[in-house]
Amino acid sequence: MPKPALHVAVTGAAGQICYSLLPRIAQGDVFGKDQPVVLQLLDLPQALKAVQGVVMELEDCAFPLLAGIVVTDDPKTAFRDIDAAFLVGSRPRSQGMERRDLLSANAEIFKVQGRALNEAAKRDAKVLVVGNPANTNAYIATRSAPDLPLGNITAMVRLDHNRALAQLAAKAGVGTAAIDKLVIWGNHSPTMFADYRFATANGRKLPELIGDETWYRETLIPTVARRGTAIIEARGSSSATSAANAAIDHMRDWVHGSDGRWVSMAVPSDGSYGVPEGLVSGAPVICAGGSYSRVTGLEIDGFARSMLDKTVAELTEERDAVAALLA
Ligand SMILES: NC(=O)c1ccc[n+]([C@@H]2O[C@H](COP(=O)([O-])OP(=O)(O)OC[C@H]3O[C@@H](n4cnc5c(N)ncnc54)[C@H](O)[C@@H]3O)[C@@H](O)[C@H]2O)c1
Ligand SMILES: O=C(O)C[C@H](O)C(=O)O
Repeated sequence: MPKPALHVAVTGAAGQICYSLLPRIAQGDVFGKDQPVVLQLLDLPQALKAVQGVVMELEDCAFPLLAGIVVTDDPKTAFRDIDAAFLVGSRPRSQGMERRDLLSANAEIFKVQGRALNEAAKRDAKVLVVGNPANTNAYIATRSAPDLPLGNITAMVRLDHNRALAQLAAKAGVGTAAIDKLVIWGNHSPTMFADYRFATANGRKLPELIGDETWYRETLIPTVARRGTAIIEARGSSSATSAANAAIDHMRDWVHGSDGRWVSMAVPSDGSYGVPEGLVSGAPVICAGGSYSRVTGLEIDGFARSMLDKTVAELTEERDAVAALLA
């Protein structure tokens, strides 16, 4: 007897991230290899023809777990009774644009979609915001969806986490799976803080294994921080496959658990680590039983404090910049 299908909304369905994301959801990479899904796809009216093309391709994959597809330009229809949502749809950054340029372009979208989630989604729906500026878009959605549990609206810093993991693993000469306890704090932006102070590799302390604090501070942190820009410069458009992969990692761990390992999720702050309550900020969490809990009590030394303060200041500025929209 097959399980009842989960209903999963995905916005920006005609876009490049979704072109990588949708087939992986449909083949069970997020919700499980025995879990049917109905995809509820949202995009703008002018993009619906392209979405139909994506739908034809999904049909042609004959995925056994794909139990149905809804295509719409109406957020409430897309979010009706959903169990999970990937909010990808928004304008991406092009060459020469900084993330802050996206704030005004995309803030309104997340107000409208937050309200629609509030009205139509299941009360325990898990929401992941990918569209940039992801943290502040998620903050807007939390403020616009007061009837959903605050902690169920999250944003993606998993791409930064995976980028740091890959660079650190290469430097330490270990596989990425060997590394645990890496943290991405703050905003998904060049101010994010990739913190390897607690990280281990095969049980050894990673900073000791690498033994090069200068490389960590002057190469690793800026490389991860500027990776999105480097990809835009090289590809001519922003990261897509790696962004979709990170979205899958984020939601899969949230749903199925992280086996005691630390993962980085941007979640509404509870005020800990000096991050003002409510800001959606990257933090270390452990996922289990369909929810996540923050890793608490970590020491924040002088360097970490200065890095955290910088990224939190940016999040605070972004929050203040959208205050009028939410009034
Ligand atoms: N958080 C991250 O780590 C991360 C990584 C990569 C990209 N991104 C962001 O993800 C977003 C999508 O990137 P992409 O490369 O897929 O862009 P894209 O331009 O290829 O696709 C965006 C899609 O969103 C649709 N869209 C726009 N406004 C919409 C709305 N109001 N409702 C529904 N759909 C809407 C567009 O029509 C388009 O189909 C961008 O904001 C990008 O910056 C985030
Ligand atoms: O940097 C961008 O604008 C795209 C994305 O957020 C990324 O990190 O690749």
